[in-house]
Amino acid sequence: MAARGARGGRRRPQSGGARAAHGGPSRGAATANRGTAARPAVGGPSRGAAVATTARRRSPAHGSPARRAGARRRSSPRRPEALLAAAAARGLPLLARSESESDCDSDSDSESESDSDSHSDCDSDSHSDSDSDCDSDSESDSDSDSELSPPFLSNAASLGLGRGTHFRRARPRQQVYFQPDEVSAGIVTCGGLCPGLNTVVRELVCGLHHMYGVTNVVGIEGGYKGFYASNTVELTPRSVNDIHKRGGTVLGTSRGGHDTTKIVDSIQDRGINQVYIIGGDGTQKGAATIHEEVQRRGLKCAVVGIPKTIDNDIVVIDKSFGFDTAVEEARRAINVAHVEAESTENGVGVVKLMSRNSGFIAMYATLASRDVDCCLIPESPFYLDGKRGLLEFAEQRLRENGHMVIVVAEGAGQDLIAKSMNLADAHDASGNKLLLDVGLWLCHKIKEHFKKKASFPSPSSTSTRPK
Ligand SMILES: Nc1ncnc2c1ncn2[C@@H]1O[C@H](COP(=O)(O)OP(=O)(O)O)[C@@H](O)[C@H]1O
Ligand SMILES: O=P(O)(O)OC[C@H]1O[C@](O)(COP(=O)(O)O)[C@@H](O)[C@@H]1O
Repeated sequence: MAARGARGGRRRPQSGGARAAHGGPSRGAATANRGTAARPAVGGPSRGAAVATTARRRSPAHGSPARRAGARRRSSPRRPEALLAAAAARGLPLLARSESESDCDSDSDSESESDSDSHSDCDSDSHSDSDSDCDSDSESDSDSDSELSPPFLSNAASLGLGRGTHFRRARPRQQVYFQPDEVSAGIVTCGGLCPGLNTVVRELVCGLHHMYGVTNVVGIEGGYKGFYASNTVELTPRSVNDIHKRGGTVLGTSRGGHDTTKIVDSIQDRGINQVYIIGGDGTQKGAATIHEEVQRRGLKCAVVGIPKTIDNDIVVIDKSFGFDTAVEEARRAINVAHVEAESTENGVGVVKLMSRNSGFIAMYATLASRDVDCCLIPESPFYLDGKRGLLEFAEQRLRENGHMVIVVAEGAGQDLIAKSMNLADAHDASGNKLLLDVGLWLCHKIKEHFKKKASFPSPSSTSTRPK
């Protein structure tokens, strides 16, 4: 996991741009984004344990990094609030208003243009000392004892790094804990799909093999449940050579069914001493319990959590793999909806995009596309009726332009829908709340509204979901 100090540092060039060479608009479309591809664990058991607790997601509950840092923070387009403001500054009308509208306006108006390329979560003070942060980062590669403090999460004060929690950037190290010929590595993918999963598996296998001489690597099939099966699949550079061109995960995945004791029994029985667990927040909670159990049993086994989220909502990494692909595919869907909306009198294109709690995909795709009139994200409540409501705005845009495109993140407006349809919560096998279909609901509401308006011909609604 590519971790970075909370104060930021000079950003390394990202090798991943928006690449969507493979696959159609599916979640499993393969990606070549290696900007945050995982590196094999080379430290001791504790160094290898980058568990879920270190990979906090940017959710409204945690607050954005900027919110935590308070008013001194610079505006950054990585935050949906800042993206909203940046969009507004570029003349994109926005209905969704955040609770902290005034904060957003005040800190972003003047900076949105200049910040737009920085893609930085740095504190305001980190701009001045970013170089030194970066240098100290590379000096710390010396594998000194202080760096071995378990796990990657280290107490900033004890390292003399100032306030806050700091993370070590993952990378190959000169000194390794495991003798390559003693390593038995296992790789598993769990939870929801995300572009790039196969690329990460491939890089792990090839990195272990070519960089460290580790030849004993197996894949656990079908997520955590695969640990209970008797079979594993052998992974070699040859067998994974082309998997990055395929969507989904060649190892398979699943939700639910995590049993820590059985999983660690299986790890122990198979003699696995490095386990690479690729998955989202649910998966990483599971990885944390596995790590605790491994420690409790005194096993010399590195438990490596590799964060996967298509939503790019993890604070401590540069960018989550698959995000670029998701944005690029989303932009294509928006393009299709725009073409269709434009072809019809008063055409309204509604594009529902992924994102349960954070609107990064929706906002980045919106800003990239330039065809979107309104972007609705989970972080920013909206309403339909009345003054400055979505429907009034739709009327205005249709009068002005004769067509419009609305992008909505699938987690947006959930309370509104639940209220209007009187629905109870439902959950998936892992306990995640199932989302109500905001796309269909919006289409229905828009059609219903315009049917009542004599001055408007009924706009045709188009719903496109790139999933
Ligand atoms: N709190 C938890 N403790 C242990 N295992 C968990 C926990 N939450 C989820 N898991 C397991 O992690 C796996 C993936 O979780 P899920 O929430 O479906 O996807 P994601 O990892 O993409 O968020 C499932 O097998 C699930 O049982
Ligand atoms: O349809 P599913 O599989 O429940 O996924 C729904 C949600 O999970 C996400 O895909 C996020 O999952 P990850 O962060 O694990 O990639 C959201 O974008 C989406 O809203």
